Amino acid sequence: MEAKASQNAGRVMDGPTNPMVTPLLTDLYQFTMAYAYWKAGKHNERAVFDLYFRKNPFGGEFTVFAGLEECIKLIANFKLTEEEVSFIHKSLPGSCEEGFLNYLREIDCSDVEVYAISEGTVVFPKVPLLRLEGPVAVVQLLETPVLNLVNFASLVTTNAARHRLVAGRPKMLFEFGLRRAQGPDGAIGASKYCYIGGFDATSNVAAGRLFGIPLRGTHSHAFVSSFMSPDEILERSLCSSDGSNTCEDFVTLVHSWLSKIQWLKSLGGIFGETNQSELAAFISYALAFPNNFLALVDTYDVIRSGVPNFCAVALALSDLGYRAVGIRLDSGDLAYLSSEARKIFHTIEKELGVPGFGKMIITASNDLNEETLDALRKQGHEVDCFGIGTYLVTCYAQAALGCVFKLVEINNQPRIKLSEDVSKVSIPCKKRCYRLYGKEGYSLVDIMTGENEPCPKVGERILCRHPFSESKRAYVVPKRVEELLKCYWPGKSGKVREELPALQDIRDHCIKQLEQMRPDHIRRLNPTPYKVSVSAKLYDFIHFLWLNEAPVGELQ
Ligand SMILES: Nc1ncnc2c1ncn2[C@@H]1O[C@H](COP(=O)(O)OP(=O)(O)OP(=O)(O)O)[C@@H](O)[C@H]1O
Ligand SMILES: O=P(O)(O)OC[C@H]1O[C@H](OP(=O)(O)OP(=O)(O)O)[C@H](O)[C@@H]1O
Ligand SMILES: O=C(O)c1cccnc1
Ligand SMILES: [Mg+2]
Repeated sequence: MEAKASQNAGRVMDGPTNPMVTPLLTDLYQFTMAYAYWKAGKHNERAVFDLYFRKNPFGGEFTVFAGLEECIKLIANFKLTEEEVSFIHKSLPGSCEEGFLNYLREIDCSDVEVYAISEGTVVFPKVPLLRLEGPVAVVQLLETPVLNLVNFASLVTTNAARHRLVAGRPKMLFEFGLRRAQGPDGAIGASKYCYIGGFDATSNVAAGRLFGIPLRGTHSHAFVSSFMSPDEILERSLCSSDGSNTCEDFVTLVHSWLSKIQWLKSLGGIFGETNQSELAAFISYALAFPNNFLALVDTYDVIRSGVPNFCAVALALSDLGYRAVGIRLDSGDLAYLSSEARKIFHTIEKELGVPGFGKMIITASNDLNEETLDALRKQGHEVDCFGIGTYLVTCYAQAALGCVFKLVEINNQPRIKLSEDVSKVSIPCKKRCYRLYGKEGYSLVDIMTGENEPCPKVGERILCRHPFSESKRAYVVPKRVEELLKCYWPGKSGKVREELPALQDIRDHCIKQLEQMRPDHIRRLNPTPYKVSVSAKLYDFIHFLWLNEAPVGELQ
């Protein structure tokens, strides 16, 4: 993909991954408002907006923030082309003055400041993930694309993290969703963000190239069913792994192993004739990839055909010094079939004296999701790797995260948005946000304060108040204080810009964050809500402003 590049502090920053992310990837009303701001002479008023969500997704009590790097790349490259300006001209009502077009030609984000929580951090409702400050018209143009870049990214990262938590750390998780994702951008985004959320690899080759995500894959049913019989295999020789000898007829060697295992007493005659077209497919695959032999064993019958055929080919490979990788199960009861397959592998290891045969990797796929992973774990299973597609990448369990972008200050005047629904009342002011940690090392509470309030200090008691509920408050003596919002785009302010970390570092950060969460916040069933609070001063100010802005009703 062609990426636009911008110059900042002597460094070139690539444009967003998707070249469709341009200043036009916004709602029309952002341009109409920009015009009205301009016409009113307000366009350069300095505004502060917070981007946050109100409710954690998937019935959980945590979210993982992602999408920041793409936002910064958009902001770094934010410049309308002449062609884009003339399109806006055509799209706005005819009364739009020429001077506005000149204004549009000039704008960029050199006067915008972006503070953000680092990508891959576990985050909670109401706390700003991003704070954008700058000329009101410009920041409004950014509202829609920035929301677009954060909403799905954070949702799918959270989904991946939830799959990771339920699968357990030692399991390998592969993202197999490309064919089912919401178009190309949904797919590329899902591959990137599932990796951040703790997946180990993707099947998506383009994502592998773009982001360096490890690529993994097995083979398909079509490959297995495309073979009719072992007679189709013309080139039957296979050189041993050390090159010292060549087996001239690998097919016959496989057959001899198949007869041996067929009569193994300890397998109790669990299979008779296996499917020979399936065997032909496995042999061909082994001849193509003797070092990476992995077989999809459920095309005909897992226990009566697929697994024995796999074992025969794996044993023949072992004769020649190769070690087979394992099997993939793509249907049926994955707990039962994986356990049965494991028993067969152990039996072969023991009876035929093939070291390591019992440890063949069992991969499972087929409409997996959090629930099925949870059910499998409770039942007990022998799966080592899960390949997950549709439910993961489409975020089947929840369609959107619902991040919003709200004005909190203009020209140094705090602003509030009221609502009948208290959870929708915005928290005014340009704020600082901290995470306070307790003596056990877990984070206890997030607290928002006004910009100029003193920062909470280790060992000093601070009152943390629920932003809207008067009775909910707690004193906290933090053992550690972490400031959450850091400067990722300093504009003209001259502040130091946080570097954008490498994808791998974002992923490591995310995994570490989840490991450090108190278990009751991240459990699947009835998780405990994490506390998000404001300082006493901010609490008083919110309620002062609230009373100030809310008209007093009159009862007739
Ligand atoms: N032990 C298990 N416990 C709970 N759910 C399971 C278990 N094993 C498999 N599943 C899930 O049950 C569902 C099985 O789906 P379905 O019955 O449509 O497929 P199948 O008949 O196994 O395979 P296919 O139709 O693809 O040949 C899948 O979502 C799968 O992930
Ligand atoms: O099941 P998902 O989580 O979406 O994961 C990926 C699936 O995609 C492939 O088959 P596909 O679904 O194309 O065909 P099939 O299931 O009908 O065999 C693969 O065999 C998996 O089953
Ligand atoms: O490699 C696989 O096994 C795979 C890849 C994508 C979708 N289903 C399976
Ligand atoms: Mg399927």
